[in-house]
Amino acid sequence: MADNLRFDGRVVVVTGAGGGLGKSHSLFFGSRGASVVVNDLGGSHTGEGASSRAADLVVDEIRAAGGKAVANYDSVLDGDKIIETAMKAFGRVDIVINNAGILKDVSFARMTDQQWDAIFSVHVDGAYKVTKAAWPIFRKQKFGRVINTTSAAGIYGNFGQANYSAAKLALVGFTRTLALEGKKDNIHCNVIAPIAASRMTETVLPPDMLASLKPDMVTPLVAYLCHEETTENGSLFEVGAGYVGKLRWERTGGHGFPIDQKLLPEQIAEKWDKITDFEDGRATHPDSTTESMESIISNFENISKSDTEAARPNVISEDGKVNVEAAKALTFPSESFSYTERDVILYNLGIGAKRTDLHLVYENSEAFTAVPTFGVIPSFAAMNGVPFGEILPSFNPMMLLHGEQYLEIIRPFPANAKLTSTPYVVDILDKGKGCVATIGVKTTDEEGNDICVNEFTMFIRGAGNFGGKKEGIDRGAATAANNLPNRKPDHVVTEKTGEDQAALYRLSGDWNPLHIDPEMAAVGGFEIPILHGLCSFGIAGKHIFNAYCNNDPNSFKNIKVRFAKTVNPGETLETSMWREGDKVLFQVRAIERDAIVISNAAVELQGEASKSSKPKL
Ligand SMILES: CCCCCCC[C@@H](O)CC(=O)SCCNC(=O)CCNC(=O)[C@H](O)C(C)(C)COP(=O)(O)OP(=O)(O)OC[C@H]1O[C@@H](n2cnc3c(N)ncnc32)[C@H](O)[C@@H]1OP(=O)(O)O
Repeated sequence: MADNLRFDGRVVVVTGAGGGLGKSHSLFFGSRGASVVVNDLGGSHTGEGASSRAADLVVDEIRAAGGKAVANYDSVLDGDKIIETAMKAFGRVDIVINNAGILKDVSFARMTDQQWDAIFSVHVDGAYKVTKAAWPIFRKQKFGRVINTTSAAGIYGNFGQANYSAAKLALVGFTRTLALEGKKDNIHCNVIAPIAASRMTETVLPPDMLASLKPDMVTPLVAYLCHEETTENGSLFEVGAGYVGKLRWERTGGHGFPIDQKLLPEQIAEKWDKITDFEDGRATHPDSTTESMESIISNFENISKSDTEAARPNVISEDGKVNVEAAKALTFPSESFSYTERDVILYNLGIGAKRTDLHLVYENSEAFTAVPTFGVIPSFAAMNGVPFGEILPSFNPMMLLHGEQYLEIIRPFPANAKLTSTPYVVDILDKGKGCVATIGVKTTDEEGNDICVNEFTMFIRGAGNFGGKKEGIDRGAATAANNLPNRKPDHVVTEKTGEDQAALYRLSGDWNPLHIDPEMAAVGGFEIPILHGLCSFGIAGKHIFNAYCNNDPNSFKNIKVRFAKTVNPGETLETSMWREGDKVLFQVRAIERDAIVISNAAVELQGEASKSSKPKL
């Protein structure tokens, strides 16, 4: 294999480089074109004494092989001096390998404060001091690589090494935080738990094993992680005797207790098997504090059942099966929603109305109206109030995506009104990759007249495979496939969404952090907060309303869409429309990505609008 991972022009600082792993790292980097600062105090493996000899010998060896190296004899606690040596000799520093370490093994019962402190001082404070001195240089040059050296003793614990284990695991946390902070400046930090024969392992391993544990079986991983083309960041590896493997955390699915009741140790005891079960298919591998928070956040909705609720049949059985008929029989509280012209204007602005669209943004305009898709707004809070955790398996709000929307308008929306919305379960499907749940909401006015019906279908990624049915029932327009005719669209409208579109749309009642908070969006697996499905729905609805409805708010009988792909705020949406009888079939494309984001969609027209088939241009 060609040795094309070169380090020409790079300057590497290796601490504790007089022997063992540090020497192996230094020789290797020296042989691949890097200039090396070989740091070693020259002390014994327990930290006593100091001499320049060990570092000098390694420098001589690198130079003899044609490489560039200088020695440094400072303590790692004088990290700035070590970095200064690099700057004086080579004018830069690119890679820091915190390798220096000592042992003071003794059982915890006999450990002295001095033995505890000495270990922390060299391993933790030393790594801190050297890295801290290099950090501003890394940030300025937008490049840096840090390798910290932990140990299996830190990860798993080891008899007689309480001081060393604690210090070594500290380096894992240190590395992971530096990885997060350094990422934007192209500073990558990783941590290795090597096992190699060295002065330190001599005290704990038998001689025949030591023979097979060569430091040069560890160094290639260090070199790979430090190369400019390697993107790995914040990771922990175990390496030795030719084996290289990556470690991660694993957490059980656990158990969520109601948050509004006192938690007793007896309840913990009762659920202990579930809390500690890694094999029930619910275990996860959280990789960040945000991911770690996921389960805690999803438990925020875990409110204890009222007496009436407690009398409800259990929708989800112990083994995670969903009884859909029992879910359909549940009743949920109604929500009232009062609105004025102000709410209508805010909604219209949220779906991209311009200040010149007076019929949408000016309450004194004779033609002032809500775009008919406003019909989703009064029902949203009622839908959102459904205790999803009670009716859906493995419910995780950050994995929820709005999948489809159906809105049927029964009576036109008054300009001001107080409406009441009542949710119910329509269906729960098992699509393998995800769970698809449809919540219906009926909205009535103060006289009890039906105003509209909504069906919100959500797609919860990763919550499928619970043994439920795959296909739902035919619900007419609500489930129509709305396949497009095989001809060019009759009418096409494009509209660039605003960068702040989601921030504006959320003021109409969908406060889901997925659309505003980058950290929450990241939990859902998105690079940036995405646009609300109902915002794209409103934008497309507005295009059809403007084209086919002559500003008659009573012209939509119903509208149905499937959210086929996510939309990022700022993208340009192109709505293509095909008139077929009373229907306007349509699809929406995000032009920049050439992605269909709304599919299987149609508006069924009624009244005057259903008679004239020509779009208003
Ligand atoms: C109660 C409702 C609450 C709503 C509250 C709303 C809160 C809001 O704040 C949340 C939002 O607005 S999220 C933003 C809007 N939504 C989106 O961006 C989703 C975009 N869609 C996707 O990414 C994919 O379609 C995706 C990921 C959803 C599916 O894609 P894939 O995994 O590739 O699925 P695929 O292999 O194509 O199909 C698998 C089966 O699932 C069905 N299906 C696909 N897309 C669906 C969708 N959008 N809605 C419903 N069902 C869908 C397929 O038909 C398929 O089923 P089958 O195997 O039976 O054919």
